[in-house]
Amino acid sequence: MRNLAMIGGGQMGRALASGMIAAKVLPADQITVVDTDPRSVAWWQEHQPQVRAVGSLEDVDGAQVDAWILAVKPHLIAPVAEQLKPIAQGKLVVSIAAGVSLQQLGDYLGHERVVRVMPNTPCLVGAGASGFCVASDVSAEDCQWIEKALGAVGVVVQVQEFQIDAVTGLSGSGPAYICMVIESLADGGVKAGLPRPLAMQLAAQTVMGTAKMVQETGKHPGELKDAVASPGGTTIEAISVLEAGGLRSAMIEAVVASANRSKQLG
Ligand SMILES: NC(=O)C1=CN([C@@H]2O[C@H](COP(=O)(O)OP(=O)(O)OC[C@H]3O[C@@H](n4cnc5c(N)ncnc54)[C@H](OP(=O)(O)O)[C@@H]3O)[C@@H](O)[C@H]2O)C=CC1
Ligand SMILES: O=C(O)[C@@H]1CCC=N1
Repeated sequence: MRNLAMIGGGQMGRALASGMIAAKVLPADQITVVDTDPRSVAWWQEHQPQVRAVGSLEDVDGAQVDAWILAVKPHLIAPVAEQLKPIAQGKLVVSIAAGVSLQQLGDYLGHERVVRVMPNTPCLVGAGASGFCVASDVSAEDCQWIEKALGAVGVVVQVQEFQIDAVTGLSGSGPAYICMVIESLADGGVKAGLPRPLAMQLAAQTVMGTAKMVQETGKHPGELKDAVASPGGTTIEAISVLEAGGLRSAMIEAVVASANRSKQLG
């Protein structure tokens, strides 16, 4: 893969491209970003000056592009893909839009070398979680490139298309839920008397360390939770409050609500 062009250089486009540049998947000067928002183009020029950032697809020589990433909002995929159709024939096209199916992408683009990816924002720091599925004309080499590119910025799994909405509900939207957990843990620390910066530091580290422990020990989270809760101690008091507040069912229903919304967006 030599040249990559990304249409839409907002939150997720920045996380993906900046993560790939940091991980040396592609040098910055082989990436072009097209974004119709001049403030976004200015962001790229300031923060990733070696990436070519332009305001219109007309400023890109499509013949020089080997792969396209569509990183605009889901309702803009149809017009953008139709604009791309004449210049991306036979080229690998990757969409990260929630809800937009491989069938829709193939219909808009007029070919089947298309990949649907659901990444998440921690790709920015090399700790993303992405799921992807592919249409019929995607080659084994294309899949290897996708795994290399997304694998460089986190964990990547290939899934069946019917599972992508669930991936969206869990890991695609998940960073927002975890940020709410971190923010509310910090609020609790402040309520209990800690200064805000210290509370935030402890909250983020607790989430990061616990996730690392789940991954590295391979132990069930229930077992790790039990190891924290001493009989008659502090933790079981807190667990009792969380159970009464419906933490588990709220998380489960949040994931399902996001997955259902992903289905609707298509
Ligand atoms: N944010 C996230 O955590 C995740 C997002 N996604 C998916 O990524 C996609 C992008 O989301 P996100 O990055 O949050 O969105 P953003 O709005 O942050 O970024 C999209 C950018 O594309 C610009 N844009 C709009 N129309 C065009 C066009 N025709 N050509 C080029 N650029 C255009 C937008 O400008 P303007 O603002 O002026 O419209 C904006 O700057 C969505 O489809 C979403 O479902 C997937 C996983 C996670
Ligand atoms: O909220 C959204 O629609 C996008 C998709 C997954 C994360 N953000």
